[in-house]
Amino acid sequence: MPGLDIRDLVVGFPGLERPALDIPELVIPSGAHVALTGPSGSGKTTFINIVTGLERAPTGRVAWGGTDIAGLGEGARDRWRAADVGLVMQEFHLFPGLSALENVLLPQRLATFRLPPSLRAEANRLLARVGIGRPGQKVETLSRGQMQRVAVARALVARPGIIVADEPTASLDADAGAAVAELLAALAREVGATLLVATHDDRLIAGMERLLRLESGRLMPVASAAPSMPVPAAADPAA
Ligand SMILES: Nc1ncnc2c1ncn2[C@@H]1O[C@H](COP(=O)(O)OP(=O)(O)OP(=O)(O)O)[C@@H](O)[C@H]1O
Repeated sequence: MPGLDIRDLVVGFPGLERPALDIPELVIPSGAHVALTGPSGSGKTTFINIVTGLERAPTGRVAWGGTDIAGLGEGARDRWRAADVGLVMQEFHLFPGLSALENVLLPQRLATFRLPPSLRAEANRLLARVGIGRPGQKVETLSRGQMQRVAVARALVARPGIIVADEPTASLDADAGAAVAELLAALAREVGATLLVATHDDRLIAGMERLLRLESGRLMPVASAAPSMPVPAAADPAA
């Protein structure tokens, strides 16, 4: 499970006076569970897009376990992400008409010529683990909390070393959100993945080992959720 090492990352957009992201240094150790928070417009989505390779970093280094994705072209970043990253988004992006099991397997079916039988077994195991009792149920008939749990199973089925979730509980009620928050942390721990979650959800933040706070594109030093863990290196906001 790779850790993240960012150096000299500056991301700007046309028309913006200041960079949307300006991170001189950030180190997230392998296997850490990290929450990313900050006010609207502070750069959270930009950060998620850069560290998952959805967008290319225009400057600096964004290295996961020695692979600097800032140096990869779009196709290589797509292949890296498919192999190494499990993504859970606020909207579940499930395909109606397909069952929970078919949804979990769909990305693998599209990516591999022939689906290994072990993946189907892993999909069924994960669906049971996230509390989906009827894997053959069509996803449009599931509750929103169940839909997000299917999306969590889909993100984890290929055993990625990195799990990135963008506001995964934002569209759920408190109970469903709490269930998804607990599952994400527990499953990441089970597979030893590095977990990065952008969220405003206090319960989700409380379950993480570290908290990163963005303000106007810069990382603010904040107290760690677990005092025994060191706060990651972050830019001095006064610099
Ligand atoms: N493609 C773009 N072109 C121009 N400006 C952009 C673009 N994408 C983001 N921005 C700007 O960059 C800044 C950071 O945006 P970003 O979406 O990363 O913030 P956020 O913290 O995710 O906000 P929210 O919590 O509201 O989703 C904002 O000022 C936004 O308007």
